[in-house]
Amino acid sequence: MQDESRAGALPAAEPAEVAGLERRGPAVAGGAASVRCQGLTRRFGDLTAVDGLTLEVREGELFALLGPNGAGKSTTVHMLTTVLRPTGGTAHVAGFDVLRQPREVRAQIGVVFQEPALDERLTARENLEVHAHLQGIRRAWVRETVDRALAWAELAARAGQTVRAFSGGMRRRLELARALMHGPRVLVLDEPTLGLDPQARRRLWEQVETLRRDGLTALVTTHYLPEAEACDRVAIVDRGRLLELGTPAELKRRVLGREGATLEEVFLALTGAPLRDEEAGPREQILSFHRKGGELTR
Ligand SMILES: Nc1ncnc2c1ncn2[C@@H]1O[C@H](COP(=O)(O)OP(=O)(O)OP(=O)(O)O)[C@@H](O)[C@H]1O
Repeated sequence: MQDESRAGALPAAEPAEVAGLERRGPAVAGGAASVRCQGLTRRFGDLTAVDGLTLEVREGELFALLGPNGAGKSTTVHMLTTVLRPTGGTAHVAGFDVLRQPREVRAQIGVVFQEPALDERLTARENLEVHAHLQGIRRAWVRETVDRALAWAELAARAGQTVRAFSGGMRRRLELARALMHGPRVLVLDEPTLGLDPQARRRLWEQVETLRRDGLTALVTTHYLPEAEACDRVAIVDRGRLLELGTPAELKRRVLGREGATLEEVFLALTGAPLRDEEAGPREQILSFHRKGGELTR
């Protein structure tokens, strides 16, 4: 269910609402669904990348889609964020239908895609300004909105530098702040810590935790087990299918009969295959190769 005052239009973020942050708190008490997929399916020719996915992410929840490379996580994110049309089933974000109400969905959702999406030739401030205009934030509010986003990302001192000079951690923080500028209710992060060193990874994760405490709903795709362990609930997916869904403790109890196990063991028991980093695709391998001085320096 959505707050009526925010429904129906591209966001007109008010200064008090921007950059993440003080506002919010669940719009609906009692864990209403922020994201609802019903039989969600996406085919690419003969390949079914997402195969009848049915799940709900509750308001204010930190929810992980956990699965190996190629499981269909990014495809799911692309459908939820209206980038890709489902070939079957339905999906709703904050009560809006991704197919019939894409504009409303985009107003309610903030996204950090797996692929870096900053313009390296622009400064941090310019990157945010472009996005503010694209998001329909009123001209009179752009300056304050961008200032707050930069401060939130702890990049105010670097606002005038081109992104080319930024480390992987800084880029990710900037992308996260950008995703929040229009005051979305739901944040979707597709492998947000991919290619980051442990310190940058931890920092980003702390920011996600803070946002969650502020009432934001967060859906995170990952194949890093410690990140999934930190989530309220985890959906384990493989080959486009949902295998199990529950809190980490529930999954371990249900699948293995003991809570002392790891999610890796749960995955292994479900699929007979480990959830390995070695299965990383070429991009992950390239990113690993280019890691330097602790952070990604591409
Ligand atoms: N545009 C596309 N055209 C054809 N096949 C695609 C396309 N996008 C994804 N796929 C295929 O769909 C399957 C699911 O891919 P997807 O990227 O959603 O998985 P993932 O779980 O996000 O993995 P990764 O972490 O590697 O991105 C893979 O087999 C992939 O090759």
